Amino acid sequence: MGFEHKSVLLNETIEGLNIKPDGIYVDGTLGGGGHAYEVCRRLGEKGSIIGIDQDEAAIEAAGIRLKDFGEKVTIIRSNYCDMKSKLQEQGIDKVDGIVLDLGVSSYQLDTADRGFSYREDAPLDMRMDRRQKMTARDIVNDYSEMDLYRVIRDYGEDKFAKNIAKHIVAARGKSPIETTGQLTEIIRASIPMKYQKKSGHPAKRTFQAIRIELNRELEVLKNSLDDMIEILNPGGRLCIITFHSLEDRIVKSAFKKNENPCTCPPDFPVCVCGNVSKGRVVTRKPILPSEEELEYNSRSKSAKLRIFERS
Ligand SMILES: C[S@@+](CC[C@H](N)C(=O)[O-])C[C@H]1O[C@@H](n2cnc3c(N)ncnc32)[C@H](O)[C@@H]1O
Repeated sequence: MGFEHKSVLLNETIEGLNIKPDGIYVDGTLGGGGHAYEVCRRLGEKGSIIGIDQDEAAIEAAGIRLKDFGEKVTIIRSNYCDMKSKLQEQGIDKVDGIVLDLGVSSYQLDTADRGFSYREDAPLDMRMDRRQKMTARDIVNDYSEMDLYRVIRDYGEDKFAKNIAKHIVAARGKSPIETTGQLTEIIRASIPMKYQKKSGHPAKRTFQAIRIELNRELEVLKNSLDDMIEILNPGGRLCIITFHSLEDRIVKSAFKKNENPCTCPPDFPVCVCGNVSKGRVVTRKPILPSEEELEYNSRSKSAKLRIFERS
């Protein structure tokens, strides 16, 4: 199976990066290399890009996609939370732009044995980085009912979270839940029939929630944003595409804090806290996919692009 993935908000992101032909760029979620390819096309002789992904299948696919750009491209298998140290290992302290296109690729979703999809029956896996020991199976079989409820409620925003957690715990009491198919059936049985038709596939929210928990997606994002802003050169831009309201909230608030980090009470005549602005938020409101993109790529439906520029 080829690496099929339609890049989301591609033109908007490339435009937002304001690419300098001789600049150094980072794609922290390389995937199939769709965004990176368009960056490469705009680079001059001295320009370069470092592509990072924690998934070996993405690394391989991007390597093939970007091979014609030769030494302009360096690909590193890593979590983007280690971007700063990985760049330092390459002798790079500052860069001119960073892209993050969060979540999973269509390739990961569509490859049955990765265990991300409720449409296929496969072992419960969902690891983006298969070097990691813990899988979705561990969450489903070992988390307490309370923790399952919290994960499904917070990350899946599923109003039947309590019932789903209860059904999971009851089912695994009989025998361990091993496959995506088993989990899908348990979720189906937890949601009243009349709601199942209303809001997409009944298992969609729970699968998303378990994936976010397993891959620590929100924690990693939250802990990485300040570092990424720190390593930008003046004028350098950080472009982030999110797919979940909690992700978007994290990005929005980190951008705001970096634009105006002052912690002085509002009635202080002058700033005494000493916190200096790191730059400006370019996108007061997030950039959303066009009607055309929504029609062509349903995965873009929940996408939001926010951009920060370093001063
Ligand atoms: C939506 S896809 C990116 C697609 C890419 N922009 C393209 O156009 O082909 C997201 C990719 O980010 C990777 N990823 C997600 N979180 C990551 C993290 N914390 N560190 C490194 N890679 C991550 C996933 O493995 C996946 O390959």
